[in-house]
Amino acid sequence: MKVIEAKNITKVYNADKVPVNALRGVSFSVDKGEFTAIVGPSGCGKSTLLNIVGGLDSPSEGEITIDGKDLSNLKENKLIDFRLNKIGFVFQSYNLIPVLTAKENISLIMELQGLSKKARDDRAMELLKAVGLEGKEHKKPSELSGGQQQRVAVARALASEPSFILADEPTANLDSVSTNNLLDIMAEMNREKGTTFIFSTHDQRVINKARRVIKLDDGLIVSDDNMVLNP
Ligand SMILES: Nc1ncnc2c1ncn2[C@@H]1O[C@H](COP(=O)(O)OP(=O)(O)OP(=O)(O)O)[C@@H](O)[C@H]1O
Repeated sequence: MKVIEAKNITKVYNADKVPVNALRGVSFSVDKGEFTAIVGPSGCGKSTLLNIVGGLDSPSEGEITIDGKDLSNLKENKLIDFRLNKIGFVFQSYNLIPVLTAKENISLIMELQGLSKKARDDRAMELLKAVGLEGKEHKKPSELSGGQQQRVAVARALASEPSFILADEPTANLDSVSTNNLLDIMAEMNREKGTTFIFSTHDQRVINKARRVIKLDDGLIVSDDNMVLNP
């Protein structure tokens, strides 16, 4: 089943001054259960593409369909709902809410979805366990390491049971031990639960773990390869 279909996406910034053609006609689709990296040099359009796929920004031209729904037809409040329920986001700077504990950060999205307190607590604890943070539920982000904060961010992204997770350079601020740890957790969730991950990265260690690598250069897809991985 296709979760994402992008058709001929273009993005022009500053269209009325000095235009920047960040994306120049990008088409691809992603099936359920993929573990896909978007790679390419700085400025090639990775973040722009992820923002458009996530409905955080709109394309200048082209069509983006998520779970069969054309995003351009959604009004702003419907789009917010759609993002909340369908897409999990992980950013390079973690973006956790500083005054909330790890458990509260994970629970918030489920509260917005209207889940009962018991259901939220159970699922938050289950997710904390899945990312190896059992016992840290009452810690605030400032009391956690970068790697632990990013694992909370992954748990938070999964809390709403989204169709897929978008991660924009999730390991950019992590040391190599935390990078490996986070990747192992993501890969395990992908293998065990079939969670679909799409992440952008510069990091060769992260690229090595991907099952599909889409390479962008200057706003265009220049290669799209399925990898043969060692078990
Ligand atoms: N809000 C904006 N206004 C104008 N130009 C922008 C804006 N955002 C991005 N750009 C330009 O669009 C191009 C693509 O940027 P984008 O951030 O998508 O690249 P990237 O591949 O994610 O880069 P990096 O790896 O450095 O994060 C770049 O030339 C960038 O300068």
